Amino acid sequence: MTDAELDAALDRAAHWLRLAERVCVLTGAGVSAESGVPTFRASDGLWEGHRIEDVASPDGWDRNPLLVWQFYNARRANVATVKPNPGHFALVAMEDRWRERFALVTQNVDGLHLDAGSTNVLEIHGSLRQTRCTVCESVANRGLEPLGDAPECPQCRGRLRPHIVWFGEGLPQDIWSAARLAAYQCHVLLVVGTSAVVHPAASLIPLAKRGEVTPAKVIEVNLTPTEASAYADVGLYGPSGAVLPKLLQ
Ligand SMILES: CC(C)NC(=O)[C@H](Cc1c[nH]c2ccccc12)NC(=O)[C@H](CCCC/N=C(/NCCC(=O)O)S[C@H]1O[C@H](COP(=O)(O)OP(=O)(O)OC[C@H]2O[C@@H](n3cnc4c(N)ncnc43)[C@H](O)[C@@H]2O)[C@@H](O)[C@H]1O)NC(=O)OCc1ccccc1
Ligand SMILES: [Zn+2]
Repeated sequence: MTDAELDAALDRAAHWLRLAERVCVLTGAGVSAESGVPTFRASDGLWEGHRIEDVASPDGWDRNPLLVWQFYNARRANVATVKPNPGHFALVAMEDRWRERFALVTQNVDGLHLDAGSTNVLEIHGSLRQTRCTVCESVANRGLEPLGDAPECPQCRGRLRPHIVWFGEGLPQDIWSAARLAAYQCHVLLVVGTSAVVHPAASLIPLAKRGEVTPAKVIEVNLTPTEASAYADVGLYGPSGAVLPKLLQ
């Protein structure tokens, strides 16, 4: 996208944002790429030669829980070395402007939106910083300190698993319902750094187009067009760390 094209697209996007009473944002791995968190596509969906669907799934857990913890401990160690980037901070500034009429729905489990200062964050796929006991179901915040490959529950000594939504598992109902409501009620939906392939997260985009009041304006921010582009009223193609701050000017 040429600078002139990007400027024209930014003007249209900023115009719709100025008119918007309610704003919803859907983010994916791309918003954290400039912080140094590898995206799924960048690794061709592979981790150490394992298809991510294989390690991030109940079957993968039943087959080899140690391998699954090695996968998540590697990602926890990576996230412990990174910081939010200007894309994350631009979304904090947007929340300051729209306050309770703003919702940030993220597929990311890295917790960088919260680190940046966003508050109304809906982590629909869980968080790398939380564990859940497979026996007493207790959920605990563990930060990013190393956990070892077979952490045990401090309450019941049961085996702990990452409190993350794996492929084939349902999303947390309360958080997912809040995300659907935010998409359905928004006037502008910003879709940032996602390939929009994974469901039901991607279904929020057509849902916003069937909006409560009026079909929402969908603004896509990505390096390239994606599955979401068919629903986008405008595409801002460039690194989200550079594009998002421009949206607020
Ligand atoms: C692969 C896909 C086709 N499969 C699915 O969607 C499956 C199956 C399925 C269900 N319904 C369907 C309908 C159609 C087709 C398939 C399905 N969905 C499920 O299994 C879901 C669960 C899905 C959630 C799985 N967990 C994740 N994450 C946590 C784990 C973990 O992280 O380890 S999904 C995970 O992958 C997805 C990766 O996508 P992105 O984040 O978009 O990342 P990606 O790398 O793909 O793209 C990055 C983008 O950024 C861009 N980019 C890069 N750099 C930048 C930059 N600098 N700036 C801007 N953009 C940038 C790139 O261009 C690119 O476009 C995210 O959602 C991420 O959270 N569960 C379920 O259906 O359960 C049933 C059920 C229902 C009720 C009750 C019981 C059971
Ligand atoms: Zn327990």
